[in-house]
Amino acid sequence: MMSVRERARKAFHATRALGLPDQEVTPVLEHLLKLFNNNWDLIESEDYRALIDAYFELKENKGEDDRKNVVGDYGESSRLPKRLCLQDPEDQASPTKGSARQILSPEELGKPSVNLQQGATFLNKKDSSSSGCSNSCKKPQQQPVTCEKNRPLHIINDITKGTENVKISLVGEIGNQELPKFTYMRDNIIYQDAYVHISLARVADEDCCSGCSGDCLSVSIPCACAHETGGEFAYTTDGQLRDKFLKACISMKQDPEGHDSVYCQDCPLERLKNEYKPEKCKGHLVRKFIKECWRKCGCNMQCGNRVVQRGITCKLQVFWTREGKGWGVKTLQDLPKGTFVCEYVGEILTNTELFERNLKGSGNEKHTYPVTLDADWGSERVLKDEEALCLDATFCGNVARFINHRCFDANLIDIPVEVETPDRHYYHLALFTTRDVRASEELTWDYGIDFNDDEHPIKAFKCCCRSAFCRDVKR
Ligand SMILES: C[S@@+](CC[C@H](N)C(=O)[O-])C[C@H]1O[C@@H](n2cnc3c(N)ncnc32)[C@H](O)[C@@H]1O
Repeated sequence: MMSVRERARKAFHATRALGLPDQEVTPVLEHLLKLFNNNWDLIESEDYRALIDAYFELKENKGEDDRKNVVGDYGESSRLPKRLCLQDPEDQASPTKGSARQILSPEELGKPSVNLQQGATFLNKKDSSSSGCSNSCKKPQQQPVTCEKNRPLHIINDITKGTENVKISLVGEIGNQELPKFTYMRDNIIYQDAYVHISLARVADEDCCSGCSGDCLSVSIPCACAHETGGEFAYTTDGQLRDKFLKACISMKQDPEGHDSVYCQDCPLERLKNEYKPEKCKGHLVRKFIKECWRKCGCNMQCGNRVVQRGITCKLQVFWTREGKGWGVKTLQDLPKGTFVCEYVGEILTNTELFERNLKGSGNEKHTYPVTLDADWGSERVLKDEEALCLDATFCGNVARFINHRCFDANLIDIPVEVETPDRHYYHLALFTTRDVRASEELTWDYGIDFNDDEHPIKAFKCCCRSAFCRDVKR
């Protein structure tokens, strides 16, 4: 049996690894211990998840409370969650753990209360009985949890349902917030008509490094896979993007007019706007691509040129933003510049399918997550409809579907990554940090929206990014 001192030492060890100062963690730990009747198991479970979540939630609330001058330090009057409403999708499978309406206080249960919910398909409508709901909506609905004094929290332990290398929690106050409804997917998936031809036969010998072994970054001469990035790998041996490569990508994103664009003979986007009389292509930026080693390569899975395909490794959390942007994503650890955070995952749709989806969508149903995969449009031939693709994470996607937009100076950048297909009408879209990002900062990327393009098939939102360079000038 470990002593209390030893347990506390281990807890601080875990929080220090996230850069959290002991003096700020101490009152949170004390309060949680009181709340959990000194049940250390609840604090230690899942790598101190309850402690870390409570810390960040309190920090955020404290900032807000300081502004309102209502609540002081982490004292009795703070909003430390008296009832943590853990929503673990896995728990749903066990009938012995209670029904969707069962809300027990930690005092009653001897552990954080469980507000059960269906799988990783979440609710996003206040009235989920309305049309357009998936099957899961027919299941008993989650009831708002009322707590006498303190604002209760939604805490979903792992929105990924175990599909990622790391758990990703969701934290938000129960109130007017709508829980998102979608199916978590680790990888892109074809919706229906998209043409994505993956076959080893299409990977030419000169497009892979079958002669390599081990880690391609450990040898002095870059292998064939580095050709795409000018004979140098895009990654350093530490797994971050090389400064030069990142700088070039940022410069293109921030100053598209100073960089090359290609123009389609027959632009799929213009075709969508007006099928019979499409306007001339407005141009697509020639983007820098990363090419990762893959199956036909001789290196191993730990090769330094396989970063995106290994998946998420950062500690992330979905949280409710305070600026009117809805849910957002923050990092729970410091991230050095050039770190891979996650891929933007969604259904692979043709542009026509996306257009039709938008037409079919009811007034309430916003399709707010499409990203056009146009990084190579116009560079070769006229794209067939089934080759003009986009990713839509409205119904199926990963954590990136929660990352909000920030004009110009976002802390993430999207970079096209070629993994299993040599042709570039399909590629992965990976998000990397543009600078050092501190633990608890919100992660944002510039969606590249032209807020003045009233003809764009996807209507832009009113931007609340608060960047000094916000492009939504109407605001
Ligand atoms: C990819 S989603 C991001 C997650 C979203 N906030 C949510 O709650 O699901 C994009 C949507 O988030 C909202 N959003 C993202 N960035 C925003 C910003 N800077 N200002 C206002 N709304 C924003 C818009 O509604 C947009 O359509």
